Amino acid sequence: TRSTRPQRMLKAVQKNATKGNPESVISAIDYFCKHSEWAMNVGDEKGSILDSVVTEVNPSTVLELGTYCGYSTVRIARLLSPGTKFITLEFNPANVTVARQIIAHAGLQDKVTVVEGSSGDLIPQMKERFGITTFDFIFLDHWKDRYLPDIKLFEECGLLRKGSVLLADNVICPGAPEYLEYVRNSPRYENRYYPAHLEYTKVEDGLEKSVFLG
Ligand SMILES: O=C(NC/C=C/[C@H]1O[C@@H](n2cnc3cncnc32)[C@H](O)[C@@H]1O)c1cc([N+](=O)[O-])cc(O)c1O
Ligand SMILES: [Mg+2]
Repeated sequence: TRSTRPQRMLKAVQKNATKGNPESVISAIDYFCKHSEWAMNVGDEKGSILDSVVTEVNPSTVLELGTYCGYSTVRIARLLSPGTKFITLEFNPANVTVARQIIAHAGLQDKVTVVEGSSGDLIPQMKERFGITTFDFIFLDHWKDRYLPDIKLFEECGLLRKGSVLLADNVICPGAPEYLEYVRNSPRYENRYYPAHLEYTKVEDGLEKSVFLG
């Protein structure tokens, strides 16, 4: 049967990227998406903004929602200090399989734990299963209608502390209007919008950074 796009992306990484070299894995995926098949990775333009926020926060605990193929997982993991706890959640088992191989090709398998399951089920288990009390940095890039319920879940589970940073992809395209309205109207968040474009296109998109004020 025909391969899937994530499987073709993995093949491109295994063929074109140097093992143990995260930059070459990132470049191989961006090249694949620009010249072979578009895919919903955060991409190079928004990826650079992601890099700058991760570097600025220098987090000790990180959560990513929506691993997909592991592109942003590699971007984040390559910047983390030793000993940082990084968890990424993905509920499609086929994507988990591809992401783990792409992360391993980058040599970053010891920096991140890919957990199979849905954010709605797993977020309440973060403390008991992974010994996490609060997250310093959270990257939201999963189904856009899950952004709002999941940020509320973070609050309810006490997983945010004063200064926790949430960075949300695609707040313009495909869009997360309810999420944007919530964080921008809540006195508990300080927000900043980073204008950019939808990965590998000229379509307007951007990232919203929200700092929890406690
Ligand atoms: O739809 C988009 N992203 C959804 C991402 C979805 C990925 O996260 C997982 N997931 C979903 N809810 C989950 C809950 N828990 C765990 N994994 C979950 C899905 O199994 C998939 O691997 C998207 C679409 C475009 N686009 O132009 O159309 C551009 C983008 O940058 C995008 O991020
Ligand atoms: Mg996205």
